[in-house]
Amino acid sequence: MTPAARAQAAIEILDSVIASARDDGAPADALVSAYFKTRRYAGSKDRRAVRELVFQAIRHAGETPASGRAALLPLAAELFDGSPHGPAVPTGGEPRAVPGVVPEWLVPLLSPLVAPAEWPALTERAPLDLRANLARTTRDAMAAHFGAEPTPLSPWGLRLPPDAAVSADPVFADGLVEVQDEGSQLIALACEPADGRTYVDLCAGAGGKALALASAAPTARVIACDTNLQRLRKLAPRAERAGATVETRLLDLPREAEALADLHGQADCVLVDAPCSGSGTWRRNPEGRWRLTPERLGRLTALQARVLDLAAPLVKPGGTLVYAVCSLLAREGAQQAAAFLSRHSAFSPMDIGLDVGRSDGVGRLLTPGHDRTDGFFIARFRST
Ligand SMILES: C[S@@+](CC[C@H](N)C(=O)[O-])C[C@H]1O[C@@H](n2cnc3c(N)ncnc32)[C@H](O)[C@@H]1O
Repeated sequence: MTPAARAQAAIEILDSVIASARDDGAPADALVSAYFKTRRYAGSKDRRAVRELVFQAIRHAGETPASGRAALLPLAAELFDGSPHGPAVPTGGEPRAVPGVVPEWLVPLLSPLVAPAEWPALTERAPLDLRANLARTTRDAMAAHFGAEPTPLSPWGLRLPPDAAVSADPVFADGLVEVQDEGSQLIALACEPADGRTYVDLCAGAGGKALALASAAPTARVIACDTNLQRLRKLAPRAERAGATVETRLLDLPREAEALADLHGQADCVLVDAPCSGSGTWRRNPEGRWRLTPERLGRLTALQARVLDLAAPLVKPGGTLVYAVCSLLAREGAQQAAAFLSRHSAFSPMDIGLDVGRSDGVGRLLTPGHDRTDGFFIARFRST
């Protein structure tokens, strides 16, 4: 492909990224892969170059661009040369994406800790963090194997460059490591994994945190729940790889409480890793900024409150509830945690037990700029 043809491919993909963000569809990564599935003529260099153009354009624009052309034009105007298979020469008044990080409407909703000086880090490429599976190996052994740095905050973590190829490594297939951002590892640590205890991971998805708990406490009972069968199904092969034992439980919306009835008052710790805006993970999914709308955010915050209310009765007296979101928005973090406490007088706030991030309301906030992790709000409550 010529450089101009690559630019045209990037424009077409960017058009689908913009449409997908509007319709809450597939992520950009999946759209890039899907585009090339039907274009076998493109070689690996072409694919890499096009992908790079697409992600550069997404990272560049805080507000949704008018089109794929508008997204790419400010970054690669010289490729809009009208050559065969390339983009047409731009007209004078054509729209161009404006550089930015945080969409205007979200600025007042950010936690006050996320000052503008930190914004560039929100969309910078993230490193690749691994979690060493201490049930099977040591962090030192895996650091030596990968030539990786230990992460500074999690005792399980290793840090590699963004492009490191890990999934093809035999130690990955053997379950000695998992890919997991250091911030996510800290959420599992805030649950204080210990053998013999019972943990309910209420929003387990594909089980990232449930697996971390089961690896750290092999004889603990870990129950991973979710309403999404596709995500939950991914957990079993991961648990097998890790040699971890995790029970799974599919919850039926809106009757989740029925499926949880036998767990009332049983859990030493319930983790609510709630569905959220993902504003803490823009460095991995920068198009997430174009996906969020006030209506979607309203639905998410209502769902977070609902899942927290489902979680509360599962905690045994003296047990804990850990609430986490990969969000930097106060409504999903500090305000959501405060609202939970105002609805549940049997719970009181407690420190998350880790000296990480910064204090934000009753919880702590980790940010890419301050902590070099994805952005997370984490709070912990004790049941009396
Ligand atoms: C942030 S993700 C969880 C990520 C996961 N804990 C991990 O470490 O990979 C939030 C999850 O909440 C699930 N969810 C949404 N509504 C739910 C509900 N009412 N009850 C339980 N889980 C729900 C979603 O399907 C999604 O998998």
